[in-house]
Amino acid sequence: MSDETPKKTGFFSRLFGREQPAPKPEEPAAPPPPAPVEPEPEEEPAAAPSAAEAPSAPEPAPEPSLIDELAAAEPVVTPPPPEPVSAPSAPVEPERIEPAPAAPVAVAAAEPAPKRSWWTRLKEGLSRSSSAIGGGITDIFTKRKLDADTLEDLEDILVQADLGVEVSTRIVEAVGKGRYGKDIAPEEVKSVLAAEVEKVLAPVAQPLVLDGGKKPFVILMVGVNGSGKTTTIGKLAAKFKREGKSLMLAAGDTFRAAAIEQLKVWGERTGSPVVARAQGADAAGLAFDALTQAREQNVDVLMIDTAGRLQNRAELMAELEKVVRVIRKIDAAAPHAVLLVLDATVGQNALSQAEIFGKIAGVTGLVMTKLDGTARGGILVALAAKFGLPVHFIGIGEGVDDLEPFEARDFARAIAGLE
Ligand SMILES: Nc1nc2c(ncn2[C@@H]2O[C@H](COP(=O)(O)OP(=O)(O)OP(=O)(O)O)[C@@H](O)[C@H]2O)c(=O)[nH]1
Repeated sequence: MSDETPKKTGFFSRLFGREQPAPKPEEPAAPPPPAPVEPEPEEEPAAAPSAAEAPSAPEPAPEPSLIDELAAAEPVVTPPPPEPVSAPSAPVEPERIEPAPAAPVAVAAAEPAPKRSWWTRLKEGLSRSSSAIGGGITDIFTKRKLDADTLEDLEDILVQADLGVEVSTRIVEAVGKGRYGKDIAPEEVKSVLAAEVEKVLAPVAQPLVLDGGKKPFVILMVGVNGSGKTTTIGKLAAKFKREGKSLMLAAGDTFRAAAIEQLKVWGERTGSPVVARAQGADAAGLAFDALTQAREQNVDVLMIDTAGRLQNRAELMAELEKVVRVIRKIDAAAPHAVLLVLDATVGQNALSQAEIFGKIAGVTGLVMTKLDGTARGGILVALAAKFGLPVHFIGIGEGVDDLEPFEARDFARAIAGLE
C-alpha cells in the first residue's frame, strides 16, 4: 500500500526543512455513482387546504445571503442513489394521512440477526478502514526504524484514510515523540494512534438525550440523498420502542414515493403511527400536521424524515428552512434535535455537508452511516476535529441492530485495528 503512495511533504520533512515537493494531489473523490434524479416538487402542494397549510402562506422569503452562499457552494460528490424499498411490492397510492397501524409488529421478528457483540460487529464493520490504516502501519513499521521517511509514510496513510491533515499531523508528532531513530513495533504505533484519535473523539461522543419534558420530543432528520435518513429513523424507532417510548413518524420525504413506503414499513415493524401524504406534497405542511397530531396523541417522540437534498441546491435547502420555521410555529423550541445523517463513503464531502446543513437547519448532532462499506471511516475524526458537533450514533449495516450510540474509545481502537 505504502509502496504505491506518492511522496509528499510530511510533517517531519516540514519540521526538518526538507526539500518541498509538489503539493499533494487532492484526495480522489468518492466513486461517482449514477446521479440520483430528484423529482422537483410541484411548486406548492396540490393537497386540499388544511389547517396545516395555513401557517405556511405568510412565510417570509428565505434569507438571501444564506441562499446565495449555498448557490456558490462547492460542487458535491453525488452520493449513492437511494435503494428501492425492498419490503412492499404493491404500488403506492397517494393518501392523505396514514392511520396508526393496529398491532405492533416485533422488530426482532423482522430482523432475526444472530446476536454478536457490538464490539465484534464494529470491528468487522470498520475492517475496510482499519485494514487501510492498520495494514499500512504494519507495512511501514515492520523492520524499519522510526525516521522522517517512515513518519511521512504514516502521515500519507492517515490523510488518505480521511482523518484530515491536522489530526494526522498530531498523530505523527505523538508517534515520533521520544522514539526518533528507534525501532517501534506496529502495535505500538496503533496504540498511539488509537489514543490520539480517542482524544479527538471523546468530546463529541455524546448520547442523544430525549428530554421527557418536551412532548413530543421532535427529531428532524436531514442529509443528502441516500445517506440513510429513513433507515436510521427505522433503527432509532426500534431502539426507542425498546426503551418504552411512544412514537410517531412523519414521512416528510415527499419527493420519493418509495421513501414514504419505506417509512411505513418501519412504522409497521415498530408499531409506530406514520403520518404521510401523497408524493410531491408540501413537506412543511406535513411536518405541521404531524406535530399537531403528535401533540394531540401525547406521544413521546416525533421523528420527521426529510427528502434528501444536495447541500449546494439552494432551493431545496430553502425548503428545509421552511420545514423548520413551520415546526416552530407550533413549538418555538422544536425541533429539539436536528440530526444530520452522513454517509461515511463520501469521505471529505461530509465536511461540506456538515457546514452547510449546520447553517441551514441548525444541526445539533450527527449520525454517521455506512461505516461498514468504506475505507474512509477516518472522516468521522476529521469532522470531530473541525466542527465539534456531537456524534450520537454510528451505522455499520442495514439491519435494525446495526446502529449504536457512538463510543470514542471503541471506535478509536477499532479503526486502529486493535483488539
Ligand atoms: N451498509 C449500510 N447501508 C446502510 C446503512 N444505513 C443505511 N444504509 C442503506 O443505504 C440506503 C439508503 O438509505 P435510506 O435510508 O433510504 O436513505 P435516505 O437518506 O432516506 O435516502 P433519500 O430518501 O433518497 O434521501 C439503503 O439501502 C439503506 O439500507 C449502514 O449503516 N450501512
